[in-house]
Amino acid sequence: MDEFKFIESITPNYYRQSSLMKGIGDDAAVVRPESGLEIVTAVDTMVEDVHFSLKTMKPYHIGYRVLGANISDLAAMGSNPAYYMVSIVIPSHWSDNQLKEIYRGMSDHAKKYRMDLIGGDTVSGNQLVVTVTVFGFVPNGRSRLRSHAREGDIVFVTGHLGDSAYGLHLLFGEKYSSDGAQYFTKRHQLPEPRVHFAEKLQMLNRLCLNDISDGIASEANEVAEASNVEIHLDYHLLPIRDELKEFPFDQQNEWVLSGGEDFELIGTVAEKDWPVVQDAAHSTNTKVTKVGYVKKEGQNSQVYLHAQQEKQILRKTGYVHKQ
Ligand SMILES: Nc1ncnc2c1ncn2[C@@H]1O[C@H](COP(=O)(O)OP(=O)(O)O)[C@@H](O)[C@H]1O
Ligand SMILES: Cc1ncc(C[n+]2csc(CCOP(=O)(O)OP(=O)(O)O)c2C)c(N)n1
Ligand SMILES: [Mg+2]
Ligand SMILES: [Mg+2]
Ligand SMILES: [Mg+2]
Repeated sequence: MDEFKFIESITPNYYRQSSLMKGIGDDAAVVRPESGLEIVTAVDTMVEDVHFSLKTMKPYHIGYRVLGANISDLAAMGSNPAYYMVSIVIPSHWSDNQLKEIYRGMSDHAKKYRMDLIGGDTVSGNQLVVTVTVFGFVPNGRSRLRSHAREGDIVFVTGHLGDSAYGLHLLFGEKYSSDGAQYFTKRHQLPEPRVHFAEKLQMLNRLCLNDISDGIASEANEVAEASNVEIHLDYHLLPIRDELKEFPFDQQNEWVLSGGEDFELIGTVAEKDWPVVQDAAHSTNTKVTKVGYVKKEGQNSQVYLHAQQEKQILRKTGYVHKQ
């Protein structure tokens, strides 16, 4: 299929968002935000053999997950997802049907949040690369910045940690036929970002959120650095599935602390606002766990991990791309 036929095949028949003035089909898309809202935007790329391989993902999963990784950044800012744009580099050996499946994965995920595909770019190349840019809206001043953690805050995480990394381990090992294993492979292939939970917290004046794409060790350090605070985490409080606990401690640690791609949220909130977080968790059916607290401001911005009466510095050990 040539570039123009391809674009025609992925152009939506209708748009859901009322702020859209012009979608696909001109030099650029045009959006008119409602007054009182700020635009939140993020971009993330997925590259074959770095973020997925056809051994670990079907084309549908690639689409579902690349948009999911982006939606997760919108959730981590406390915003409501609205639009996405897709830039794709297509090698000649990818079939029309495989490409259609990538777009079906994105479109199914977009539907959950009433998002519209409003543009993109199509080029041929040697390796499949999908880059998605997302746009969301947040009430003025309510973006959930990494710099918003304060002394005395409770530190919490949503869901379970390490599921996605364990799922990837199972996919590489081809030991994933049992029902139990499928829960983990699905967590890797079809992540569900915490949009509704974060939206429910929009009434809070101050809240710090970061999504866990590179592992909690990395994301907690990002919060500590941006807020200039110390973060203390208790290993025994971290939400870890029993299946992971059956593995040697080092292996378990690696998945839980540095595995990444869980697309859960880590947050900090004033103790007085903790019940609001618990209510949001309850009403959106989200597991939320208190895992630590924020100490001293203006000192060293370290993260400490407490386990068995010992305190260790938790370094930024997550996934790092090397240039
Ligand atoms: N190549 C780049 N050019 C400009 N900004 C970048 C680039 N790569 C990353 N950033 C910015 O650096 C910050 C951290 O990026 P990243 O670690 O990828 O965040 P996340 O894990 O939330 O996706 C973000 O503000 C992102 O927009
Ligand atoms: C085939 C394959 N190998 C390795 C991984 C593991 N992996 C790849 S990227 C990544 C970290 C997250 O990706 P990144 O591009 O850093 O996302 P961001 O932090 O920008 O959201 C991890 C854990 C994978 N998902 N698939
Ligand atoms: Mg990124
Ligand atoms: Mg992020
Ligand atoms: Mg990263």
